[in-house]
Amino acid sequence: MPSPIPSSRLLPKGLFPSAVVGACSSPLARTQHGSSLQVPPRSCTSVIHWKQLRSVEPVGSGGFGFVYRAEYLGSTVALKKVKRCSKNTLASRQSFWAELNVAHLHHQNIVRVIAATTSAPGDSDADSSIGTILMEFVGNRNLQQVIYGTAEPLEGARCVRYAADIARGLRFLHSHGVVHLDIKPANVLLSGEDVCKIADFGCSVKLDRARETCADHPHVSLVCGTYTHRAPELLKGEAVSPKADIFSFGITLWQLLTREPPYAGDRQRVLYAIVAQELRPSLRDSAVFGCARGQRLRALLAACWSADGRRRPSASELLELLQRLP
Ligand SMILES: Nc1ncnc2c1ncn2[C@@H]1O[C@H](COP(=O)(O)OP(=O)(O)OP(=O)(O)O)[C@@H](O)[C@H]1O
Repeated sequence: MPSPIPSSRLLPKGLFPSAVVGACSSPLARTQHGSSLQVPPRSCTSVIHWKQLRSVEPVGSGGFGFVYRAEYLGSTVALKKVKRCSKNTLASRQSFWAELNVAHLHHQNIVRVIAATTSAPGDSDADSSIGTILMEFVGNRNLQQVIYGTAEPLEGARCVRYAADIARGLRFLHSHGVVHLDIKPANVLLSGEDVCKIADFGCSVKLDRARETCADHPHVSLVCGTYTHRAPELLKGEAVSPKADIFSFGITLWQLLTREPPYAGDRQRVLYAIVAQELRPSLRDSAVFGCARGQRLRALLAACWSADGRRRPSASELLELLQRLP
């Protein structure tokens, strides 16, 4: 059966609306041929000028690839190499192409994609990498590290500000028909200005705008996402809708507020209980939920992780609720 994913040789140069590298007015670097280059301010391009990458340093790795920090045409960028997963090549391909669901989108709470390509020079083992994505480098920390890896105070107002950043990012994504499907603290990056940006679109899907749901994405239920944050309808293999991200947002906000792991115990037991017994993180034990704001946050979380997606707020409603908190 032919793969639904285009092969690397089929990636057209003009994949993105305007390949503007080389066409900018203020020169920041020069190519061998003497043309001026700079990081394109808006449009994503399918060209990476490899020789312009400097000071490449590893940042970390995830399920499908490695991330590096580098200097590129006068800007600090993050370089993500999506590796070919030997056990599941299709999943790693899908992850690469899914990252491009946001290639044309720009928002302050979404990590900006600068360029993406399926070819890389010196990749002698062509089978080792599916492609490379060049993104803005957001900062050195993600929310997972802040919540669990530091002792710095995370007072209520700061949690709500972070939550509002994520909700703004989701409102924007959903308005463009993109569902992230892997919202969790590790996928929310913190900028130097302490602003949250949603990253890692390797599980994302683009919805059929007419239907607003996406019933036919087999990979969604198999490989992608994180079971602790995954909406029960997805665990059951039902259709994807933007409300799946609202569920994951609820778990993420609970983690921000309590700094506890959402569930303990065996994965299979937890999965079963999420679906069959509506198991959710506890809203009782933490002092966070005692005050007036805490009571409102409790109601908001309970709505976000409602078993019935239709009862969850939209990202827009979520933002309003967060902004109205005492
Ligand atoms: N644009 C970026 N700017 C700064 N750091 C980044 C950027 N993108 C990713 N990182 C960091 O690189 C590391 C690896 O990220 P990646 O998205 O590959 O994996 P992950 O989210 O940790 O795991 P998984 O993909 O399995 O969910 C993380 O520490 C992440 O915070």
